[in-house]
Amino acid sequence: MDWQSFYEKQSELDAHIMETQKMKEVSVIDDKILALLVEVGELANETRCFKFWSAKPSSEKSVILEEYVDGLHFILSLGLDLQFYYKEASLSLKKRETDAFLDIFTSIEHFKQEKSEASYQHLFRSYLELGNTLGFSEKDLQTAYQKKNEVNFQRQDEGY
Ligand SMILES: O=c1ccn([C@H]2C[C@H](O)[C@@H](COP(=O)(O)OP(=O)(O)OP(=O)(O)O)O2)c(=O)[nH]1
Repeated sequence: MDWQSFYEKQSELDAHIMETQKMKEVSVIDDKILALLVEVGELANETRCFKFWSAKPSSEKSVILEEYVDGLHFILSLGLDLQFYYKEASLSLKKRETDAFLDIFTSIEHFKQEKSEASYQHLFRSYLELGNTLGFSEKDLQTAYQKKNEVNFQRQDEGY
């Protein structure tokens, strides 16, 4: 996967957001970590994977994918802020969705405590493993990321 092109698109979006919101000199790293935690929670809710008490089905794949790429935006953005860039590595085998969600929450917490290259690589891998578990292909990620990136630009231009 051409992660470089994701980082390039993310960098343009982040610069646009910081300029539009007049946040140029402000650190928003902790805000992005909280945003990522919230996005992962929203994503888990759409899958309903942990709702053993309910027979209602999960949301459609497109809805779950859109939530997933929101989180991907924040992980790319955190990498840019701290100058960490994902290096492709082998991923663990498919897990239960609940286990994959618990793993990513642990990875985010670890990254918050220790903002190191190693914890960033681990965070990124955990997120990709979650994506695999949810059944997303690389093509799914590319298409959905591109689409949401454009929406995010438009929202800024519309005074979101
Ligand atoms: O510096 C930033 C800040 C935000 N985003 C992106 C990530 C995500 O794709 C979107 C924010 O998530 P969302 O679209 O869910 O925003 P929201 O304000 O929570 O929307 P809604 O009220 O529709 O849920 O903005 C970035 O890429 N960089």
